[in-house]
Amino acid sequence: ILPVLRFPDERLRTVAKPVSNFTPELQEIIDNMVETMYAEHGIGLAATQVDVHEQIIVIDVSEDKSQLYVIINPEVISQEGETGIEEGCLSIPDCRGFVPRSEKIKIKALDRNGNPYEIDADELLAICIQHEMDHLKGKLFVDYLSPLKRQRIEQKMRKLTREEQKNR
Ligand SMILES: O=C(O)C[C@@H](Cc1ccccc1)[C@H](O)SCc1ccccc1
Ligand SMILES: [Zn+2]
Repeated sequence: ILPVLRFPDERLRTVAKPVSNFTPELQEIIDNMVETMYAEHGIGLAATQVDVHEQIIVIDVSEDKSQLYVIINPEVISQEGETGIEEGCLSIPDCRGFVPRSEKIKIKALDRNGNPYEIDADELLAICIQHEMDHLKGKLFVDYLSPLKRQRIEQKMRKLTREEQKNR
């Protein structure tokens, strides 16, 4: 299980580079991300969140961990409509904020073996893909909130991190 970077850690603002080599190390990173996502009860995780700055996303919005997507070097083909929910983030624990998203999104990506494929998503999968693709661009859901709300969340996170360090 990998440690998840916590807002406002500046490393979360790093823009991820495309994956160029499909090595055993990459497979190890993917397996560790999947394990971390499930352990933290997330439905998605971007490599940026575990301080790996390559374009790797894992997603599973199913109830029974039966629909794992490994999404490498994603590109948006098309998107339409408008939707949004109160989003959360494993890097911003116990905080929620409404984020406007496209209702449907079609992306092109590579799977864990480097084979190209497409995902035509709607509902929670579409929202999750957009949330994770933002992470790869160093963007967080708090960036869509008002400065006041973002500042409150930043203070809450700093306090949480300080307390955790005291308890060590
Ligand atoms: O930090 C992450 O990227 C994991 C996110 C993914 C996500 C956030 C908002 C909306 C969809 C996906 C979450 O922490 S996973 C936890 C969760 C589960 C269901 C709904 C909202 C948040
Ligand atoms: Zn997130």
